[in-house]
Amino acid sequence: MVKVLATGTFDILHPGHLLYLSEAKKLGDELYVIVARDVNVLHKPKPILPEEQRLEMVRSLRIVDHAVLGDREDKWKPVREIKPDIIAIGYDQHFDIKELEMELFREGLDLKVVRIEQSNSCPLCSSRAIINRILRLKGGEK
Ligand SMILES: Cc1cc2nc3c(=O)[nH]c(=O)nc-3n(C[C@H](O)[C@H](O)[C@H](O)COP(=O)(O)O)c2cc1C
Ligand SMILES: Nc1ncnc2c1ncn2[C@@H]1O[C@H](COP(=O)(O)OP(=O)(O)OP(=O)(O)O)[C@@H](O)[C@H]1O
Repeated sequence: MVKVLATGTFDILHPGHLLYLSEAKKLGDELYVIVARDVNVLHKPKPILPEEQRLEMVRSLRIVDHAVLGDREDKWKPVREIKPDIIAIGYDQHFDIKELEMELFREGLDLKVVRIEQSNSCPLCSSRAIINRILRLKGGEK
């Protein structure tokens, strides 16, 4: 049984999330997902939806076998618990594949890290693009 792990914020689900998760699932048999904690989303604007709601939505997807909230302090903790064979990183997620693999190896986790390519063009496959569109249509600021 090959376990694949995907990670992300998953704020306001959209088809880009499905493309990423379905490509990740194809790499193995079981798909695990770690949903980022609100306090750890520092690389982009704070999520609109609270972490419990983001988790509930991801967990409800048919292709997802197990979804959990990440740890607040130790991001390797859930990885140690899940023990995945492969970690799938989204095409625009801010990780260097080789560096991440080495960091995990130093943590005692010998696994493969794979980058998922962008599947096709999808203009609203980004939470920020959706939020900006709503703001534009409703007369708010970008
Ligand atoms: C292997 C791995 C483990 C992670 N573990 C956690 C964690 O325990 N807690 C957390 O808040 N974020 C964790 N993250 C980070 C988030 O899920 C992160 O937001 C995401 O990978 C970056 O994608 P995004 O651009 O969708 O936020 C982890 C990421 C990776 C790659
Ligand atoms: N066309 C696509 N093909 C494959 N993966 C995609 C596609 N569009 C989006 N994704 C992936 O879906 C995931 C979206 O998750 P994430 O939680 O980062 O939201 P986001 O909508 O990209 O957020 P933001 O717009 O705030 O950066 C990313 O990992 C991204 O790589």
